[in-house]
Amino acid sequence: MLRLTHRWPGLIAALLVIVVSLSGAALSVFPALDHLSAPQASANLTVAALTQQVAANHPGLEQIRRTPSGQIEAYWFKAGAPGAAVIDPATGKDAGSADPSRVELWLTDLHRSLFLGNAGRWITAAGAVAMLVLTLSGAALVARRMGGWRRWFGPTRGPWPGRIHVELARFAVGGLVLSSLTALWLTALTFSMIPDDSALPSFASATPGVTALPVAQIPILASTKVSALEKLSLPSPSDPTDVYTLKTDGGTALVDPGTGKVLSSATPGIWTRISNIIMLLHTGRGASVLGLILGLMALNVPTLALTGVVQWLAQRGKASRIKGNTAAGSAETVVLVASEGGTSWGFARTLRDALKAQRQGVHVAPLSQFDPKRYSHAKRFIILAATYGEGAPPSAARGVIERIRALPAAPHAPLTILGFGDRSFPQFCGFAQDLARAAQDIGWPEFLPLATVDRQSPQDFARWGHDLGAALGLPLELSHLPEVPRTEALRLIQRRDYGKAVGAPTAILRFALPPRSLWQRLTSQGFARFEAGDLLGIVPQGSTVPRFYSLASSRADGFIEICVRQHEGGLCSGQLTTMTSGESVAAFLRRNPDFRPAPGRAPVILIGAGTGIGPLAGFVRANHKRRPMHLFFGARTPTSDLLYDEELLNWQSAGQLATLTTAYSRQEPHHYVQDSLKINAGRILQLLTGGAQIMVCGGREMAAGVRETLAEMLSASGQSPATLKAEGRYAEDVY
Ligand SMILES: Cc1cc2nc3c(=O)[nH]c(=O)nc-3n(C[C@H](O)[C@H](O)[C@H](O)COP(=O)(O)O)c2cc1C
Repeated sequence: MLRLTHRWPGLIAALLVIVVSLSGAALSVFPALDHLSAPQASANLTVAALTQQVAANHPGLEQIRRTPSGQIEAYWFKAGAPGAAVIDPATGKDAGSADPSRVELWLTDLHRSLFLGNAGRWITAAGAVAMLVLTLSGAALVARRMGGWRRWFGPTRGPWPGRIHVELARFAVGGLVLSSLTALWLTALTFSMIPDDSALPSFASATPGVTALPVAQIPILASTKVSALEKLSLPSPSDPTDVYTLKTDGGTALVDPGTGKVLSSATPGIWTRISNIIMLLHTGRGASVLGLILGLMALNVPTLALTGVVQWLAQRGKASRIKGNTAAGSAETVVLVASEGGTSWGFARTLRDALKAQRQGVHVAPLSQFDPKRYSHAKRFIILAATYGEGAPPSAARGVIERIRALPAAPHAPLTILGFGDRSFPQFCGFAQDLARAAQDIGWPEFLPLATVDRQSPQDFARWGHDLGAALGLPLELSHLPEVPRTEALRLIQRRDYGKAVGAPTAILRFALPPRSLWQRLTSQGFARFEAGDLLGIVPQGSTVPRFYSLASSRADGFIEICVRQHEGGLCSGQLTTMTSGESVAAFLRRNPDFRPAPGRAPVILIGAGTGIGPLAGFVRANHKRRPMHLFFGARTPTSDLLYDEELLNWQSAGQLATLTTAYSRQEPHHYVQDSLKINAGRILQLLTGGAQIMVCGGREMAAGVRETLAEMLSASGQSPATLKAEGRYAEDVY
């Protein structure tokens, strides 16, 4: 619902909102220019002194005005013709033209009414409503994406259109709410929908037959400072009953030119005072710095619109996979999907088709859109949930557990959860389990216990299908063949071989970057953007199941690099390690944003063994800011499988790698990387006290050994790998 509230006003009103915000941003410059260019009155200058000086230069003086930017303007009538000028208050002489700039007038007309008069004012008011709805729903979406309002300024992840959209929205949201609310008030003011309590003083006329006093002898003009002046109208020389009309920020007074007495006065009411403040907030006239800040915020609107549309188009691509949905409000079975790589959607489709064949109304939707109110006829919920980065949810489903826990009441329709994961990860189906716990805690009834699918196994899925069928009393056959991901051909351009001498053939393989389409650039899809630590999925010949390798390079390096060890009988590793330059392999990119050095300058302790060096080498290669990176690297012997041997020395002398500690298992003194950690315990503890982050990459056994060693080392300090992980300071990439 929230997403729809954001999307449709955004798409419909995008152009209008862009025109209004850009013209508003351009107009915000004028108060600042006026303020800088207008000669300002000294703090002690009185209205009487100013009037005397100006009248000496312009005998037919009729009016003096002070704009909110502090510019003094004089208007006179001389030899039957009106004249006007900006006045230098220090001399009373002319300092420029008082005519507003043509550009400013044009922009004001565009901004207020699109050159369409009153009809245009209503249209721009509709634009302000759209902007308000967009900003408020957008703010709620940002909070949801970040996992709560408290994490408003947390790091953003995902493809660039989404990240730019969120970064700009976080900066601009306050200003856009202020600008749209104040615009609505000003529209209401224009159409007399705000009570008028500006309170004009009651009519008064000058005492007849008394000669006008010199201005300096009129007490109220001699005591009022120019800084408080809004407008002074002088009595007409041809009308003996005419009076001075003095308007200041405190009200309006009519003054007898003969006696100098205030004949009547009035102060503005609360509505007028509020309107004045709102005018100041909206136009920046009188608060030019605020005006510029609001203008800067409004400048973000076109980029927000563009990145919003790109995201919408990219999402439409995904949504098209769930065509043939029963409407949310009438479906009996609601299938909610949390997926990162997209394969769980294929399973959802198979499930939907099988249920539909049994005449069930099925609605399939992303779990991120979960809102029990939408599903008024639901008899059951089925959640298909993949797990990422050490038991975490896919990025689109962040914050869902918090939303489930915050539900006012558990949904009546019961639930079952099917987790998608990979048993080689320590937190197998961790997110699905967290979901199940949250559901249990809020008392959401379960109609089938949590089940799991390992590595997209069709057998696991079919087994669960039988259980589901039995629970529903339906003969359900779920036969699903996982789709082969869309791949691109990567051409090998370089290989370096290691490890043959110790019976562990390993290669560093470097591939050329494939060409990027414009769409890939816009949406950051495919190899348009990747970092070291992301995953290269390779579909070997003779199989449809991809194997994943951690990337040792980022897009900025200009190539795609991985480290591969040949496993006995390994289909994929066998094909990769026997490739020659010029040959190609079918590959795709899978992001792994949780395995990255945290932003900042804190030290990073990199721990890896064997091919686990790959992403760690990528981090060091990208360490152009030379933050302290300390590498602990385990190999068999220094001459056989010390991957990146040359680069490691070069990076050390370039300052990209602070220290390198190696451990060799096939050479005296037979050390594993855990042993080097123990030997260097003092240094590691010191680095951790300084806020260091630990990143581990390698086989499961090594990772478990490292965790154990670190747990022992940290026990005295009350810390553990688990507490560090909770602080975002311990990350593993394990295979
Ligand atoms: C970077 C990455 C991290 C993963 N982390 C885990 C994990 O911690 N636990 C787990 O059980 N599965 C993990 N998996 C496996 C996925 O959950 C599994 O492949 C799932 O079927 C993917 O579904 P999807 O394509 O719909 O996102 C991970 C996969 C990748 C690529």
